[in-house]
Amino acid sequence: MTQQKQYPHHIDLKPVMHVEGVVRLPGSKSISNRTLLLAALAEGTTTIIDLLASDDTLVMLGALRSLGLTWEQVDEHTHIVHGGGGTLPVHEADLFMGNAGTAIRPLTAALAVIGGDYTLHGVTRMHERPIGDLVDALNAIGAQIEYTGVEGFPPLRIRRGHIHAQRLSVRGNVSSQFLTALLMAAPLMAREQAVTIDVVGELISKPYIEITLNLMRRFGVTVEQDGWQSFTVQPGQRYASPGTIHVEGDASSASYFLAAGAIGGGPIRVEGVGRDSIQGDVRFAEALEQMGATITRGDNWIEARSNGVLKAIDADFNHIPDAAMTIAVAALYADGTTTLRNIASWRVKETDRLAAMATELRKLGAIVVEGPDFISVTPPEGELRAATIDTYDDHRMAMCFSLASLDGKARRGNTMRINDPKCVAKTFPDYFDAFAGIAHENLI
Ligand SMILES: O=C(O)C1=C[C@@H](OP(=O)(O)O)[C@@H](O)[C@H](O)C1
Ligand SMILES: C=C(OP(=O)(O)O)C(=O)O
Repeated sequence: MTQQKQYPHHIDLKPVMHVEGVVRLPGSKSISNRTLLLAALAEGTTTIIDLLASDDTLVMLGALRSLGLTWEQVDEHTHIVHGGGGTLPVHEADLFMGNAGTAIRPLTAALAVIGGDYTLHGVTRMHERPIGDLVDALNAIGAQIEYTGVEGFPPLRIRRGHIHAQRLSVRGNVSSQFLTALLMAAPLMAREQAVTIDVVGELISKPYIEITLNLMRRFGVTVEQDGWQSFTVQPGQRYASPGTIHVEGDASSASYFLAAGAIGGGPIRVEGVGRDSIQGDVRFAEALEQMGATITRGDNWIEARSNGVLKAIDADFNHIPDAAMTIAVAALYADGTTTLRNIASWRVKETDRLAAMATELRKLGAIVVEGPDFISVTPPEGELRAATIDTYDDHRMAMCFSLASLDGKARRGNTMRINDPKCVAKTFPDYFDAFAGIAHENLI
């Protein structure tokens, strides 16, 4: 969808003998789309520096424009959003959401609360990704949201409801984005009375809620938190522009380069995230440390280098589900069986990532056990097999499997093919250029 770039049908990656270099990361998807929506809902004008330019942010920008909210890109690094102060100039719109969970879920809540006549739809896979828990939570407080296709999934039709919210509840075990969506919409409901959101069941992907609360605070709204069980917004708080806001580099995108450094020598430094990051995915570096890599951190950078063969680990990855995919591929270079646990949400993301990961890792010769919420990866003895990797229209499949071209497993002569590399445009359109920039000493 991103127009600027031409992609081939596949990319052939030759074995890479050594990786080294510095990568300037693209902006965080999670921060970009939250910031765009908060800026649009706020009073005043917000200048956003280093917004991510990718399919997921394009759909959010496009939706805001269709809703009559104005924004301009003034130079390569700067967007300006003119806030609507909690109102929407356009009351009827058809919104294409691509496959961006960070767009459709928060917009559904905001539009249902503000009211109007809107349809939200996306690519085929978006229509297979659940949204029922969010719709149930909103309809229970007077929203009017209907499914126009299969119950529980987009497309959605939103009509003007009559919101009466003091206390609402939402399930937390399928996606944290439902709670994020309700939190961001809560100040629009809490005009006269406090609004409390209760989480039913275990909340997954908790660090993403911290990103949400942090950004709401920067836009002037504080949320009272009772553990991970309930969240209260006191009445009368309104979003106000912070003036200028800077988007950090994407910590999930950082994972591919840090893993490359840990596998293939390094040092590799990523710039744009570091000790000061608000993204949970910076904790990916801790997983690499457990695997034996050397990590150094600055306020705004992280560096990884190898200490020899990686150690296999067995760990819970519920807090970093996206970056965890990178560990599943790094596991090919470990000294035994690596197990990633508590990652059931992989099944409802861009593809069924547990099934896709198992299928593609097996092509490389790994022994893989796939369970309902875990995956175990045992690398083959000796070389990885030459393989053509399918990517399932999942940016992270394409990006993390590029690591299987690293030559830690002495795959001399084997070229690895990655099909349909254009799927990286969801969050990182220039990924393969950035990867080529750190990959050295190709043998063939
Ligand atoms: O809120 C967010 O920005 C995100 C939350 C996570 O989703 P889940 O909460 O569905 O795990 C993550 O996988 C996604 O890429 C981005
Ligand atoms: C799950 C992801 O995306 P989304 O924001 O669409 O949920 C992802 O980027 O890995």
